[in-house]
Amino acid sequence: MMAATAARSASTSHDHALERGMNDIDDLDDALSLDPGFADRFERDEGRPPCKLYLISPPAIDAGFAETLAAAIDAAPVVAAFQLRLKGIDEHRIAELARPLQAVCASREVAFIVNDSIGLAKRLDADGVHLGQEDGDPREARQALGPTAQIGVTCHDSRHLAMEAGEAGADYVAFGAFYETGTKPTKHRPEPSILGWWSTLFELPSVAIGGITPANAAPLIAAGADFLAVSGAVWNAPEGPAAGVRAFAALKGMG
Ligand SMILES: Cc1ncc(COP(=O)(O)OP(=O)(O)O)c(N)n1
Ligand SMILES: Cc1nc(C(=O)O)sc1CCOP(=O)(O)O
Ligand SMILES: [Mg+2]
Repeated sequence: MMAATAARSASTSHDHALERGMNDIDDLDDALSLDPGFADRFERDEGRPPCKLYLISPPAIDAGFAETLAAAIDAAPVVAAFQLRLKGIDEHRIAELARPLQAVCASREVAFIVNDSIGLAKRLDADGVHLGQEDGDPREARQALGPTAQIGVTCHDSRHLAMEAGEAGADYVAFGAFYETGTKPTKHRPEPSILGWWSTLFELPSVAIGGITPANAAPLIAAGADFLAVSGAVWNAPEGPAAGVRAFAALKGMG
């Protein structure tokens, strides 16, 4: 009995050491600095579709927001997805607010993505879910939501997290925050070159997020972002959200 316990604990500590070693090797992905010119050494894939907008909801909305969302989407044929991101609100209330927004998106072929909650995405029969590193496993989301669900994963500034998300079956990887943002506190600040590195090596789409405006988006599009995820620069645009969307649509590489 004692011997069995000792053997079990020896093998557990061996497993832990092995796991630690593997993590150290994994962390090398990010510890080795990325050559900012990495992507320049390869031919660009000219067949890649133009960059699209991925709208993130304002932090708080009311029943009138459906009309605002419709006007923003209709402003230019550049919006591919909308994410409902409401924090600190009861899930039943989020579900109530979601229904008309989901209808707006469905009638315009814009993907309706739920933030944070696999359960809510399932309950709403949403087109997908966005998962942060603490929001659940993409495999669990796939199991719950099925093969056609769009599953996105936050990867901050980490090449390692992005490859891990790809292996776990994510449909897109999100890097950010590229710029300072008032929408939420952020602690990671990737360089645009991570988008070039990603798009050179992988076909899985990338999303750039964090403080993106029509004035600072160009390097992200040029580096190879497939989507720009934007909240403040659209909903708080001085001339209104429709004008905000049009300003993004006018940028080179958007379409
Ligand atoms: C497209 C997209 N990218 C990143 C995030 C951030 O997700 P997360 O890290 O879980 O933070 P919260 O949004 O939950 O505050 C996102 N929501 N969407
Ligand atoms: C929701 C979110 N996630 C981020 C990340 O870095 O993971 S930055 C961010 C805020 C996006 O809103 P805005 O366009 O107003 O900056
Ligand atoms: Mg989250």
